[in-house]
Amino acid sequence: MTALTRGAGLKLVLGSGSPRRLELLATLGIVPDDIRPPDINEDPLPAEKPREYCRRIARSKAEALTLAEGEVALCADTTVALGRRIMGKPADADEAAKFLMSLSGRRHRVITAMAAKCGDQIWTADVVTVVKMKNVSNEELNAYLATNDWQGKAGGYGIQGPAGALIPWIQGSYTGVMGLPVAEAAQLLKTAGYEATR
Ligand SMILES: Cc1cn([C@H]2C[C@H](O)[C@@H](COP(=O)(O)OP(=O)(O)OP(=O)(O)O)O2)c(=O)[nH]c1=O
Repeated sequence: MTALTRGAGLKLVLGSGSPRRLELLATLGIVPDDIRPPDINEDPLPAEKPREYCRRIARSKAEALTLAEGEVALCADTTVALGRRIMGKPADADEAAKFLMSLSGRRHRVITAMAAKCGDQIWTADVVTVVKMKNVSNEELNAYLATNDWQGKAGGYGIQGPAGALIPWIQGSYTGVMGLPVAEAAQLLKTAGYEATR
């Protein structure tokens, strides 16, 4: 059994409304003391590259949070990148279909950037995973869209749900694709002074 102690008695604020990030932290035995979803403009800058975009958004989410003394926050952003093209969360089923048709039969990158904040200090890390999607037939596409699982997910799919059937291969971090690379998140929290120890 794992017993958790908090480094220096810090309280953890999850600066994210993503249910996946909460679940993935729970796999480490970490339960945030508070959840404060950020509200920032996630529009890419002109000609911004996907990894730079993702890092900027994760940092902006952390910057937007107000923390009390003794609180440490963890924020993240997950972006799907097809070459230089940035795919965020689709606005509707049509956009999800467009994303999935572009990803079909090709490799793309899923970037998850994280930012931990304590006081006025911010620490960052990011993980890039290469994901291959099989050739998706019209029938498979329509069946997936009908599940509504694409909603609120970068690139219009969730590897951890029915879209897992479309993804035969990844290189990198499965939890990173889901929204929070747990090994790197644990390390980042430790760097920021929040430690889960056995
Ligand atoms: C590619 C992929 C993304 N996702 C999800 C993870 C993220 O929740 C979401 C990307 O959106 P984000 O903007 O990273 O996060 P969010 O809007 O859900 O939450 P917040 O801004 O409050 O932190 O896509 C999956 O769940 N599975 C996947 O396979």
